[in-house]
Amino acid sequence: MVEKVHPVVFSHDFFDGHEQVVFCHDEETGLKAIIGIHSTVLGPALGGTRMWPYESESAALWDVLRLSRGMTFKASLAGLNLGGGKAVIIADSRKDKTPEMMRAFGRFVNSLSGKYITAEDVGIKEDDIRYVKEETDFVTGIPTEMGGSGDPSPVTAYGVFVGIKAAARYKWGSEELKGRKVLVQGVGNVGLTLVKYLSEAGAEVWVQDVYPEKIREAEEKYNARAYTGHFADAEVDIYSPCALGATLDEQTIPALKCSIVAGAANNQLADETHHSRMIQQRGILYCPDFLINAGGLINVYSEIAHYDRAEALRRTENIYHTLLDVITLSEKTGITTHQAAYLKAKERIENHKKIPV
Ligand SMILES: NC(=O)c1ccc[n+]([C@@H]2O[C@H](COP(=O)([O-])OP(=O)(O)OC[C@H]3O[C@@H](n4cnc5c(N)ncnc54)[C@H](O)[C@@H]3O)[C@@H](O)[C@H]2O)c1
Repeated sequence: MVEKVHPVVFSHDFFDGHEQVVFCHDEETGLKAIIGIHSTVLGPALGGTRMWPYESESAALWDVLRLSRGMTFKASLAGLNLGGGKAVIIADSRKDKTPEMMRAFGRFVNSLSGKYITAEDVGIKEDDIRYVKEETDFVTGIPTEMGGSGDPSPVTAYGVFVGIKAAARYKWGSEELKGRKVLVQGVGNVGLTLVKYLSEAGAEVWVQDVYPEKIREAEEKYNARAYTGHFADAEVDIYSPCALGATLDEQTIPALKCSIVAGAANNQLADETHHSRMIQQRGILYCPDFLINAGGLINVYSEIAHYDRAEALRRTENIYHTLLDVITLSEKTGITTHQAAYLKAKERIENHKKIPV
């Protein structure tokens, strides 16, 4: 008999005070989704929906709890009046996704009456969001022709690029990237635009992806080169994780050859406390993911706060100074950059709680 391992929720390692976790099932469309609402202290919990063929329900729960918690701190650090939430759909976006499934998901989002607002993430594109929008108004990242702010990925990529420049300034005394070697892991929505910015800045860009056509696109459009080895062995100045999270762990950190880690992927550290310390001890500058990948969130927030893309890009440029502030705090106190970013984000949330209602 196969022994089943039941996922725990309230006592999960990453539960961390989640306000609500919603399990969604729609028999007709095969939808299986989990919505995590970590905090609504600063505002409605906004965060994208990821579609991924998780190997187990526990893996999906683990991912959504880590992601939604990260959104709380991302919104806070970016100075937005938003809480943190995220959703995952257990499915393969290349095979299983249907308009009906996206509509069913939209109905679940609608049932939360605005406590959770969704958007795109891995495996979910603008076109899918159209179907969600048919069922709920609590969705952002909607196509521009429907009055939305469009795909947030280019703004996310811009924020990561700005963060890389700030990191270079701290590490090498100049934000100049000409001739710097960068490995971009994952050349999807965000990664490909980041490759564009980096090659325009004169960097030598190497790329990795599980899909050969993505690599070819980066090679053809932006003169990038394919990297076929293990990312940790790459002899580069900057490693930019732009695929999935948890690539930085016990095995990979000791092998890293780079001076800076700065990428868009959420939850890059397998164990935030332990692995941010390991990276620091290796003398590698880790740019906290939830700080430098906030551009997309700043862009979708424009649909709520009513500003245009130019303003979203301008606000995204603040990432440069926020990162330098975080690095300074880390240097002064000896805590890791990850802890410093987390402290600053938490401080804003705690201060907000003290405001009398
Ligand atoms: N889209 C946004 O605006 C945004 C905002 C903040 C954070 N993020 C995060 O950035 C990351 C990328 O997002 P995206 O929207 O570009 O997703 P995407 O699905 O468009 O791109 C991800 C790419 O990574 C590739 N990939 C997957 N596993 C890989 C592996 N092991 N090695 C190399 N490549 C691999 C995929 O083939 C794909 O091309 C995700 O972690 C996402 O959560 C995205």
